[in-house]
Amino acid sequence: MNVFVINSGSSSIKYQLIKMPEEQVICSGIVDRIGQEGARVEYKATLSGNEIKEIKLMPIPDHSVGLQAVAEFLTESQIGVINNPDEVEVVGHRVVHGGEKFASTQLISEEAKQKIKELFPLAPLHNPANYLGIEVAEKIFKKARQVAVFDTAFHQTQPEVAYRMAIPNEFYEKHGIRNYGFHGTSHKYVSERAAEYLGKADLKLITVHLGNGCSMAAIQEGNCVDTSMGLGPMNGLIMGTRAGDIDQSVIFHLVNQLGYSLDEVNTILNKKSGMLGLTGFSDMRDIQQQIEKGNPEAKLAYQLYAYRIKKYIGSFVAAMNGLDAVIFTGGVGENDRMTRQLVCEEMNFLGIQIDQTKNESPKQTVQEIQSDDSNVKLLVIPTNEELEIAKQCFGLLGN
Ligand SMILES: Nc1ncnc2c1ncn2[C@@H]1O[C@H](COP(=O)(O)OP(=O)(O)O)[C@@H](O)[C@H]1O
Ligand SMILES: CC(=O)OP(=O)(O)O
Ligand SMILES: [Mg+2]
Repeated sequence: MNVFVINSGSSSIKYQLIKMPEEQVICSGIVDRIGQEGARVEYKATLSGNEIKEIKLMPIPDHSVGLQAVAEFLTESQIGVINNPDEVEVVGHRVVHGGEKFASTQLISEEAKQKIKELFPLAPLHNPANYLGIEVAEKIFKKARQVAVFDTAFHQTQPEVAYRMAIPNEFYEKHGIRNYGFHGTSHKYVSERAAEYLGKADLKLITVHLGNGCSMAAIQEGNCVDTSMGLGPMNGLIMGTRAGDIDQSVIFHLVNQLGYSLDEVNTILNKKSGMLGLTGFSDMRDIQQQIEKGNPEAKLAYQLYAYRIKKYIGSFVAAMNGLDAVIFTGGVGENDRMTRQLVCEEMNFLGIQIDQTKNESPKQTVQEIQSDDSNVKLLVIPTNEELEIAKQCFGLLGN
């Protein structure tokens, strides 16, 4: 079964064509900087044993143009991997917010699309782009079945004590206001790899997903029991451009005392805060460079970023009454030695001790970075949301 996986972001589309159940990646790539200067389509494929990589710079005003350009690469006579878009049997979409309606992977119907649309206000940076990805894919891959895999689904096992908020009951009962949690596909994928690696299922795990968006999950025997994100993907950890946890009074102060509109506050907290707000840069590689240049703001921002993760580790250990392993993943978690070091140092009370040398440059698919006397395993595991989405699609439609 050929599954074309689409991970639509606000300004990018990551994609992979995966043959299931062999898990063979036929091609992959990204459409970057949609609607901006310097837009480009990247395409990688293996043809008769040779790896090829093509980059096409072109104006990409919207997702439709971007996905069309990908379809042209897929079917190109020299470097294409299929003859016709109709050879794609299933398109798997990452959809960030599934609310309480969707606890599992869904075949996309008009009704499902309507529900995804109703959830726009809860994930304004993500769901509109995911929805657009579905609409465009339906036009290009006309014969394919379209499937939605929700970031929120994995977190639906949280107990009420973790997902309810202490606000009047009617807001939950009538309007579904509760903690949902995100990046579930990634938390699920890396926690399953960890369980396989450690050779048992009865585990208390904390997964730390650090990409542009960042979140953590407490996972007991494979089920999520708590997570750092809530109603929308804004709270919890400090992120590239999002503040994470702040005192709610800040919002009222910005509106009532400083005269900002609610829309402006939303933009500030979603797009201008986090590492960007603290340093002027949202990309960790830029911030590392600033630290090397001796920029004190960059140093402080790193400390804040790691301190927040430490606090969540402490609270999740308390929630699970124990801990077997912490797993780092996502662009920062996989690549940024300094973040892992800052998070894990001075955590010996909780049985966490990092080995500086092992932490230098993880090379294995699953790399242990704890010291020999650490009670808790510290693992670096690359995430693969696209593969997990393809697996979910195969699980739903494979037989
Ligand atoms: N070698 C590296 N060192 C530090 N950070 C890195 C490195 N490579 C990537 N990153 C960081 O990873 C983040 C993006 O992670 P990624 O998981 O790709 O994000 P997303 O999927 O949310 O777009 C960026 O902040 C980037 O700086
Ligand atoms: C939910 C979320 O924050 O996703 P991303 O990290 O892709 O922005
Ligand atoms: Mg991501």
